[in-house]
Amino acid sequence: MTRGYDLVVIGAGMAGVAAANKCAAAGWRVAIVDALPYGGTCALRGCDPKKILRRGAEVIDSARLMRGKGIDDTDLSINWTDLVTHKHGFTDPVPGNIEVGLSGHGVDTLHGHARFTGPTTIAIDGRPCDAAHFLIATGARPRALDFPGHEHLLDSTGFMDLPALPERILFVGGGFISFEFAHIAARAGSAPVILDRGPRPLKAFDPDLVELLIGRGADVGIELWRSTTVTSIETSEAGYQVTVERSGHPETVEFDLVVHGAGRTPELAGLDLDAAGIDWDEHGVQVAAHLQSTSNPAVYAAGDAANSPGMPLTPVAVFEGKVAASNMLKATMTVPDYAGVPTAVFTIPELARVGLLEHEALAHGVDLEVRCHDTSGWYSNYRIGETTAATKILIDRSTDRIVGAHLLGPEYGELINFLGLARKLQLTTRQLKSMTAVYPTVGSDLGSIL
Ligand SMILES: Cc1cc2nc3c(=O)[nH]c(=O)nc-3n(C[C@H](O)[C@H](O)[C@H](O)COP(=O)(O)OP(=O)(O)OC[C@H]3O[C@@H](n4cnc5c(N)ncnc54)[C@H](O)[C@@H]3O)c2cc1C
Ligand SMILES: NC(=O)c1ccc[n+]([C@@H]2O[C@H](COP(=O)([O-])OP(=O)(O)OC[C@H]3O[C@@H](n4cnc5c(N)ncnc54)[C@H](O)[C@@H]3O)[C@@H](O)[C@H]2O)c1
Repeated sequence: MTRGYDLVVIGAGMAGVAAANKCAAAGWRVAIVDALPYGGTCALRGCDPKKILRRGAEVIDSARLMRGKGIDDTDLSINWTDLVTHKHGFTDPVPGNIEVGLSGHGVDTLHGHARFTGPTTIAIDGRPCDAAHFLIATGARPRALDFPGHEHLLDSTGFMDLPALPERILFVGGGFISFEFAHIAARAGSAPVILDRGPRPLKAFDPDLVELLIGRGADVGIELWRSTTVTSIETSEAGYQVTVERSGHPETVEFDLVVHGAGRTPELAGLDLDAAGIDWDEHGVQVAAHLQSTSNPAVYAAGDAANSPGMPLTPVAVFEGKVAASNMLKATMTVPDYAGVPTAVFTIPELARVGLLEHEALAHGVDLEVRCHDTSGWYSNYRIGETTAATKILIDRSTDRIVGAHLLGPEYGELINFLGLARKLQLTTRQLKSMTAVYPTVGSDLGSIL
């Protein structure tokens, strides 16, 4: 039995590493355990590698937009194998670097699958271990789908490690992952189809901007099938026979590859939470607002594994990990501040959001002023030949504060950060407009957008 830890963190991803380092720095005896190489989803299988692959697609798209404007892109193409190797140049050293960093802070780095054996005990691949506190930071995994042949779906991790990209790719689900990957695949020469069960994909984003993005996707060869469900997938000589129901009609189509983009669910399987009396459901570990388990006071949860109000995003995982750590260290009940957390779908161009959607603001009874712009003809977009860009800013007339901001355009994933800060600090649009930005940058468009 490994005894006497103040804290054992389960999961060495964004949330877990942040919490382990913070508690060790405060003098606690801390161990962290992971069943996979250290680094978690974001660094190894999510945000970071995804955006490296996207860089290849950006180069292709940027060149195409400048066709006839001084750039001849005839011979330009993505070498997928080299791009994946470039990605590995970043991801491969991550686990070692993270372990060295944790050890440097005095954290014991353990390996294996953890499961609870009692309220304050776990077994790591069968080896017992106990602690005064546990942080569950086990992340998420692709949601289980139940149609016949679902096992043929490739997950996001597998997609980013494909040795070559085939032509006909079906992305099941119209969310972040499918849109981002389809935008990469289209620039790599594939013909992607995104299928969503509902009439409107990317439901967390402004519907008007989403429609513009769908149009831009169609221009580069991305097809969208709305109100469509997969009823079965069978292997065929050439690939997969996918039977779908589109607007009530069955149809069988052949694809070379079928990818899971139908949502992710907290990774709690195999943790045996019931053995520790930890309440949970399909949305994650049940926690109070300060991230302590509602049923086992020794246990906290953070990041994708926690049923908290935070979106399953990296910055949220990091600050939840830190807040949970601080609450454990000081026995406080501090609640994470979720205000002003921006998010972006890294399509080309990117779609970004912070704060409320228009219908949410109206439902909250906000005295709403909506400021919209088609920014495609503005200097920043003219310069690079971008055809699709728009903004929608939601302002509370009574306070002059931004209640929601929605952007679609190149570099708008950076621009949204200003609006997130403005929302967090409760700045008025007048205050935000007083900022002097470097000219000409996309940031210098902010005054006109507001
Ligand atoms: C393809 C993709 C792209 C994404 N892109 C973005 C993006 O651009 N921006 C953004 O903000 N977010 C993005 N996300 C979401 C983001 O990656 C997650 O929100 C974030 O990584 C969650 O961090 P976490 O610490 O909660 O969990 P994770 O980073 O997933 O870490 C959990 C760790 O726990 C380990 N584990 C699980 N169960 C056990 C067990 N029983 N025993 C031991 N170890 C265990 C796992 O092996 C894993 O290493 C993306 C996600 C995906 C899938
Ligand atoms: N840029 C980023 O920040 C980023 C990128 C990738 C992933 N992520 C995170 O990962 C999470 C998971 O991403 P995701 O894209 O898998 O899920 P998602 O929740 O973004 O979208 C899933 C979509 O699939 C649809 N769907 C579900 N089941 C279906 C079915 N059987 N048939 C057809 N459509 C179906 C849903 O209606 C929804 O539109 C996201 O919620 C996000 O938090 C973030």
